[in-house]
Amino acid sequence: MSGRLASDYAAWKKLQTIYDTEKSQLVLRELFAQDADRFKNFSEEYVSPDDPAVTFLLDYSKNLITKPIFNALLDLVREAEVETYRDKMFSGEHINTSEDRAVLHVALRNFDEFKISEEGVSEVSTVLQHMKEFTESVRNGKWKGYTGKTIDTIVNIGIGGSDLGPVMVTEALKAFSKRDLAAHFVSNIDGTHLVETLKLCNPETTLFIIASKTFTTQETITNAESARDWFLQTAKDKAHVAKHFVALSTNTKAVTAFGISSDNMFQFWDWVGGRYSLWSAIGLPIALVIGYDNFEQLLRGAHGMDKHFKETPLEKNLPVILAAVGIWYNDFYGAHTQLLLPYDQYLHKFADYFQQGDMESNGKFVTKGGQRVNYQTGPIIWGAAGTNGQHSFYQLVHQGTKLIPADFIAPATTINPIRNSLHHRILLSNFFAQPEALAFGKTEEEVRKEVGPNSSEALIKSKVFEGNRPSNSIIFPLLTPATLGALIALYEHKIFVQGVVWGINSFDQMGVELGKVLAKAILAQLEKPGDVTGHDSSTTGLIHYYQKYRKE
Ligand SMILES: O=P(O)(O)OC[C@H]1O[C@H](O)[C@H](O)[C@@H](O)[C@@H]1O
Repeated sequence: MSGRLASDYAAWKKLQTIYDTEKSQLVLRELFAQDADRFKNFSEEYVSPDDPAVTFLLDYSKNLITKPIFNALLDLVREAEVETYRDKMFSGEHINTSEDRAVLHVALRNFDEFKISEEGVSEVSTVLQHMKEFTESVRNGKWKGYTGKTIDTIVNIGIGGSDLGPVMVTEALKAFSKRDLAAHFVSNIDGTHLVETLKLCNPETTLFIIASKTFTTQETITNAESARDWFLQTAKDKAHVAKHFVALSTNTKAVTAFGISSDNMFQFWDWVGGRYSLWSAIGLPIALVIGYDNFEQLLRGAHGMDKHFKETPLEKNLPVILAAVGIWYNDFYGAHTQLLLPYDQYLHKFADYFQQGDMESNGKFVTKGGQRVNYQTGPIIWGAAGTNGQHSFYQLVHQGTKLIPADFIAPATTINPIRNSLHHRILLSNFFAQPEALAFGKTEEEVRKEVGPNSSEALIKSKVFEGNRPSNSIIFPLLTPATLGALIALYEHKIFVQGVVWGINSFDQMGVELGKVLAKAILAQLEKPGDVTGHDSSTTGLIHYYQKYRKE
């Protein structure tokens, strides 16, 4: 994050030389054959410094690395001053330089342990207390709707970071939820999202949570106004809005202007990035669904990982390890994407969540110092819950022409052990088998033995798996709120480390602005039929086509 070009570092140059000269020797079959202790040498067990029950194993032995390569990657991390920037983040320095802001999601789950002096940090516990009281009054039925009925449905209206985290976590921790409180999430400006959700809601028993850091986001404000109109069609009196609308925001003025009283507003601060905000008031729907105590466990789990990241030497530091091997593929092997593959249905939104987390953070071509990079930055993140992905895109991962590093993630035990955990054993057999198949493949010789002498050459070739496709495996005892917190924080800090090495600002998002500005200009033109000017012929042609069918 120094803003320097990563390719100028001595360690980068060394890695490039290693890659150019040793690439052909980096064959997993051979690396494993040469070192009986490879698993031991390239795996780390995480045990939370706060709670021994929060633990997991990271096996990174199936990567195309040797100890010297791993050490050179750590040298790169050192040379980029990741430790210094990490400490700056934890102390509240304004490392988000383009916006002159601190980056303090770690302060939201700190429980007063690290000393951080930044405006707002001392208010974190007050907001948590407010969230706790509110959550309890909704969950125990004390909070009533305008006709005296108990709230049975919540609708979170937010987008991006004000949607994806709560969606992912409420899905992941569904088993901890209060079953008689239905939770819906409306994000898209497409009216369909709101209309289809409102069909499931009763205005007398629905609580709307308007989640927006800025409280200016077009989608959220438009959806919130439409939800309020829908509510008032039945409730009539604007005074009833107070019982059915709360806001999660940093912008008190805009919240009050919308008609939500500041008593029903849950505050956070500009040092909470949208994609790092599920730990803040933005987590209110999570607390409502799983209960405040479980929400606090989520925060405590993340805090344990924060301590690990802050205090553990680089070679045993899990976020650093994930970041380092990711850089190896992204910048030297030329891999463009990174798969996240949770073998846990509860984590089916994990990759969606980290698409914003990673790609909005590290999808940048300019360093903090304003130079254009001459290397690849953030990877494209994608994935699906296992085993579904196996039946769709794994063919390409196994036999396609691209190198696609993958992280496999699974719980050793399940919350739903049906048929004596038979389902879970089958699931895990796949979780173990896929990285093995990717790494070791199947040689032509092995195929020949299998298919017999009468098979065609073409058939034989089509059954060969080249192997040597890298992966990490993460396995933990059970998906609990605290373990999930640690897992999310692990990836957050991985993103941080990579951003620092690449010299970019992981905490702004200038790249989402241009489209917004153009859409505003076009919207003004769509309001007035026929008046389309100032665009290229393609955009103009598309708008003309639309205008043939335009309806009020
Ligand atoms: O929470 P809001 O202010 O409504 O912002 C919602 C989202 O807006 C934009 O898309 C930003 O790029 C995201 O980072 C942010 O999460």
